[in-house]
This record gives sequence, C-alpha cells and structure tokens, in this order.
Amino acid sequence: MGRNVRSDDMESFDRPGKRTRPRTKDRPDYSKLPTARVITIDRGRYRCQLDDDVLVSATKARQLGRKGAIVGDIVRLDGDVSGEEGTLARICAVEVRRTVLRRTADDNDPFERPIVANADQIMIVTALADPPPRVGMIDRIMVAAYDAGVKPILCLTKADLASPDELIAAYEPLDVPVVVTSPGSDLAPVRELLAGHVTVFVGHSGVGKSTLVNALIPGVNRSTGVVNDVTGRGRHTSTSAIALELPDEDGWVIDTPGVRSFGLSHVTPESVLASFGDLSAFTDQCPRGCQHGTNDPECGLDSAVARGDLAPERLDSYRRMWQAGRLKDWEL
Ligand SMILES: Nc1nc2c(ncn2[C@@H]2O[C@H](COP(=O)(O)OP(=O)(O)OP(=O)(O)O)[C@@H](O)[C@H]2O)c(=O)[nH]1
Ligand SMILES: [Zn+2]
Repeated sequence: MGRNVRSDDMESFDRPGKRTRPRTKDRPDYSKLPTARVITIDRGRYRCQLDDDVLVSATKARQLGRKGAIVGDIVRLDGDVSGEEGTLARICAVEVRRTVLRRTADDNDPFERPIVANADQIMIVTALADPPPRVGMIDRIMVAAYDAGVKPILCLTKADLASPDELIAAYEPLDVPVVVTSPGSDLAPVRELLAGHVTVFVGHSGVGKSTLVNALIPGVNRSTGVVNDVTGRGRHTSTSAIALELPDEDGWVIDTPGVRSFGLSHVTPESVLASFGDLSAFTDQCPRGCQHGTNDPECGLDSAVARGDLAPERLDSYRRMWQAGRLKDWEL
C-alpha cells in the first residue's frame, strides 16, 4: 500500500523540483485555491500557514475521505482563509508529497505512521552524555531517512559533558555531516546546514533538542524539560510535531516530540539501497531475492568490491545500515 507513493517519495536529494501531478481527471479542480503549509495538528484542527504568512485553522473537508494531512504537507484551502479569530478553513486537497518520513511504533507494528511530509533533511539530535548516545538508535533513524530519501545530519549536543571524537569517527564513513554543540556555542555551522532546507529534528527525549530549537528560532519558546535524575530521561514536554520558519534564512525546522524507539518494519533493503545511488548499479546481477547483506552469496555488491569498482568502505556503510534496519528495537 504505502509502496504506491514510492516513486514520489524516492526522488533523489539533488532533484527536488521534479514531481508528478496527481490524476485530476475525475476530481474537481482545486488548483485555483490558495496553498498553505500544515505547521501543526492539534485535536483534529490543522494549523496552516499561507504563502503570505497568515496563520489559518482548518478542518479536513469531507472529500478528503480517510486521507489525512500531516505536518509539512502543502494543502489547498477553501472557505474562510482570513485567519481571523474563530474562523475555520477547509483542507480540500493535499499536494503530492516530495518525501514522507515514516516510522512504526515498534518492529512488530504492521502500521507505518507517516510523521512528516516534504522534508529534505533530518537532523538526528543526540546528546554526548546525559542521556548517553545510543548508536543503534542513530543508525535506525538514519535508515528511516535513507528509506524516505531524506538526507541525514547528525547533531551532537552537550559537548561540554563528553568528547564527540568517537561518534564523529563512527559516522565519517557514512558521509553524514556532523555538527557539535554545547551551551552558548556558535550555531553558525548548524544554520548553514539548515539554510534553504526543510529539516526534521528527531531525537530521544532530554537530548537538548528544544534548547537547540529555541536558540535557532528566538521567541519560539519550545518548552525544555529537565533530565530526570532517576531515569536519566527528559520529561515528555512536547506533544506534537511543529514546523517553524527560520528567522533569517530561507527554510524550516520541523520539531518532533522526543522518541524512545524507532520501528522500521516498513523498510526494505531496496528502499535503503536507493539512497546509496552508487551501489544500485551493481545489484542487477544479484540472485533473485538477494537482500545484499553480509551473508548473501553471490551478491553483486561483493563482486563489485572484488573487481575494484566499489570502495569497500562504501559497502560497509550500506551493510551497517542494512543491519540496523534488521535489528529489533529490543536488541539495541
Ligand atoms: N550540559 C548541557 N546541558 C544541556 C545542553 N543542551 C541542553 N541541556 C539541558 O538538557 C536538558 C534537556 O534539554 P531539552 O532541550 O529540554 O531536551 P529535549 O531534547 O527537548 O527533551 P524533550 O523536551 O523531553 O523532548 C535541559 O535541562 C537542558 O538545559 C548542553 O549543551 N549541555
Ligand atoms: Zn545483492
């Protein structure tokens, strides 16, 4: 089912403009209606931002059926779009999504949950200590990013408490940009990575994500929790994803509630491989049903390395992601 939207989801990072039009033959034409971005959802009410920055509350129009809108969606609004107190617009259509970031509650959960639409980057926020970093969790979020065709970035917070060197070294072969922060640190490198992009911030509760968002977007007041001394976890202080426009640069930050696990039952080796574009050329000769893993005999990726056509580090990086996607939550 989710596969049907794949061709739109899986566009490569460097061709963001290309999109396919939905079939509109037997549907009314909504193309004259104003577009808005869904910035947050609260008890069935969609908070939308029009192109001229006016904020409008909206409900789903009946013709949308069971199809929902998610944060980051670009929607067509009908009805009262004045944004005045007490007014309510209607979401008539959801524009084709460039990307959809998904997770399942855990690896046994058959229902994939779309979290955010149209992001092109995901910032994985991890504390270097308090709470301690979990490489398994970082890898799993990276797998979800690759699956969605969204570029991962690693943000290591609380560098005042522990050195980032080990983690930086661990992610070097994956070519993932890494930024390091500590209280009062210069956020210019972070801003530079965010400029011109729609970036989802994901992280375990208590890693300092809200602190970071508040520093990047002054006045937004994301509530910060205090790490609980007993559990080492932050309080769950944020409840819904919210899209926030960057004040000085073009671009959006989509802050998501703290996550404890990241189920990946929707991910296939092929969808992850698609983000390793240089590797997919070598899998044509693979035996049927090859998962391109370490123990798959005659995998074309191994032959490519043996011939010298593919760097072994590149294959190791892909296999590491492949492995992370197979691990169950409770094995982390
Ligand atoms: N030592 C240190 N503490 C930090 C840093 N950044 C944030 N903190 C503290 O870590 C705690 C958690 O920070 P938050 O920003 O609330 O973390 P969060 O990831 O948003 O957590 P949730 O709101 O629970 O999702 C707070 O007490 C912050 O003051 C840092 O760079 N160094
Ligand atoms: Zn293979």
